[in-house]
Amino acid sequence: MLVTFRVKVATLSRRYGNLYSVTRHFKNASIEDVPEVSQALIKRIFRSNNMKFEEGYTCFTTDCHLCHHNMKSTLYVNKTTGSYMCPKCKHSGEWSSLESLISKKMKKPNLSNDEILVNLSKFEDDIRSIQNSTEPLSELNEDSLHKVFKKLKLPIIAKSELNPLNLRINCDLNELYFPLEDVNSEIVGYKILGNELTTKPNSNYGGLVKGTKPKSKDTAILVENLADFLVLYASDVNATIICLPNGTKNLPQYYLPSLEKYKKIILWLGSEIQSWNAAKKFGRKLGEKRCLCVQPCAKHVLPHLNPSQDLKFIISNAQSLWHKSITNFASLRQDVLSDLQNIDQVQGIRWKRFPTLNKILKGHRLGELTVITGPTGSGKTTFISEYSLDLAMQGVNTLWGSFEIRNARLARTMLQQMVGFPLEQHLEYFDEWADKFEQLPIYYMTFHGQQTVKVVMEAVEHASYVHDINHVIIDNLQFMMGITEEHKHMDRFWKQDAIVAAFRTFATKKNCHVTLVIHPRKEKTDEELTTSSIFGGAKASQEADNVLLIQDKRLTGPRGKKYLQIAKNRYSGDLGVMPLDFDKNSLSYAPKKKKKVEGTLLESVPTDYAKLEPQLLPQNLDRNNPKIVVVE
Ligand SMILES: Nc1ncnc2c1ncn2[C@@H]1O[C@H](COP(=O)(O)OP(=O)(O)OP(=O)(O)O)[C@@H](O)[C@H]1O
Repeated sequence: MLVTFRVKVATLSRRYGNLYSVTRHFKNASIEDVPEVSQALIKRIFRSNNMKFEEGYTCFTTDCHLCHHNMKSTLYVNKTTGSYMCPKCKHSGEWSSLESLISKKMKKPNLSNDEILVNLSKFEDDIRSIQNSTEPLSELNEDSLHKVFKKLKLPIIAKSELNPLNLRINCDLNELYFPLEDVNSEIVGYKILGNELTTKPNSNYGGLVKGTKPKSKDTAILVENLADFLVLYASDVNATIICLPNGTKNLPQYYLPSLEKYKKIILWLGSEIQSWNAAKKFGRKLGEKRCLCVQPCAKHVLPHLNPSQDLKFIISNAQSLWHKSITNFASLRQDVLSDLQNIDQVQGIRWKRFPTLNKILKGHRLGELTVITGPTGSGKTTFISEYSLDLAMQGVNTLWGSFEIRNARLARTMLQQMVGFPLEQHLEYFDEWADKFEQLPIYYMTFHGQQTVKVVMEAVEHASYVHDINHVIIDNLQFMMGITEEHKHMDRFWKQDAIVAAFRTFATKKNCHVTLVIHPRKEKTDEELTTSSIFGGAKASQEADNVLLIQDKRLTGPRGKKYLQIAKNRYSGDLGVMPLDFDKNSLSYAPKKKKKVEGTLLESVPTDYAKLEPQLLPQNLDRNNPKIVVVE
């Protein structure tokens, strides 16, 4: 039997790198590409077609009519995006194709252009070939097993504890294979731990590394790495232990069906700000009411760092992520304590390139709104590009809405800022750096020119859910003001206020940082900008947590400097200025002159010096001893 199934374009874009994924997803910036879907719409379509369905935490489930008649199964339909998948026949796709399948009574799969056919038997062959080239770990003796675990830096676990996990090992004994189970507990691939961590076959079937204890089927504990997974699995904790597919980076929607059956989910991720933010973000995606979180605190560490700590006690103290509309200090007390214990983390992610910004703003925090303005051509885009690149290089999932300049030009600027020298003069380095750049979690909307705020907000909400976006940049807001349907009777000030309010709500509700570039009002060039120079009513500066002004003194005098003024800072109240010395070669505003710091490489220019030709090396860098920065 030859059953065919589809792999979404998203899979391809993941394979070819993140850079193009939203660009591809929102192909040609057409509105139709962002599914117009809501829970009410999905239910209405089901009901009007007499389809029985059940509502779960994250998905609707209904019978899969795409399956071959003798392999009936459940179809999972994501409640937010409408994307569907059947674990049995492996059909998957976007809501629009499901809707048209339903209207045709699901008689035959509707293959659209953005989907490709893959042969199910090829998938089965892939699994078989992995199994043929490896052997069950249970066949190793205890001694060899311990050696393998030591080499792979895994905690030592007794062989008897490991046997139910059905791990496999390659013949060179340097790669450990963890089975990936889908929603029906069928093996759909392997997570392979060797020199690096890979997954085979590369697929979207929602397979997770899972270890189920016989007694507890309703509770799952999600961890970010295999070492934590093994420690918790071997402990006396009574729950299904699950390793997140991409750690704290993101939780793609294909994995949600596999987590649907758990009434209680406990997230135990790291104590860094990103892990903590990821726990909260994933909790919201999984349904906050069933999620608890092991909060970072000084009293405990991740399971593999101290397997002998009281794991059961720590887990029993996990806090609910669900916040009631009305609360009192007693229920906030633990959150306040946790904030105080982790004050560094609460302050946000620090820029590597802008120490002055760290001093004043303390860091980049989720849920905040930043507004930046500056005279035309003063470098707003160039600065925001570097400021967001810095964060993306630290793992912040970033979505760019560049309405003014083409995405290719923006990406080129960012690439040059990452590399630190003009690539057009050294094309031989292009592939190497482009490969590195592709690994960054940066997505671009393909909108260009005037857009309605509704269309942009839909795209932002969609990407925020699908790609776990933590930072949205809109450059610039004025491009949403030309055709704002629902506000066409308003004047431009009111229109802008409505758009700012929409982004403010989004930032707070989705705990995502939004940076808005807004042009200033027309002012005399010799006058400094102030918060009231931002175009529009007072809404933008009132709603913003941070207001950044580019002051360009070069316009008023030949020796005038350019600097960034932090004119509002809701978090700490500190205000101040950061000089913006521009380096044309690297398109960078990062400060270059640094004091001698033993043992630290120039932090502000993250270039791979070892690979650069002598003429490209910064003058003050001692190549023979690159760890020491020589001061001029
Ligand atoms: N300090 C600077 N000195 C010289 N050139 C600069 C400086 N800052 C930016 N540039 C260059 O000026 C050009 C315009 O910069 P950019 O597009 O970032 O400005 P902008 O403020 O976003 O412009 P607009 O008002 O049109 O949106 C770019 O080519 C950039 O490389």
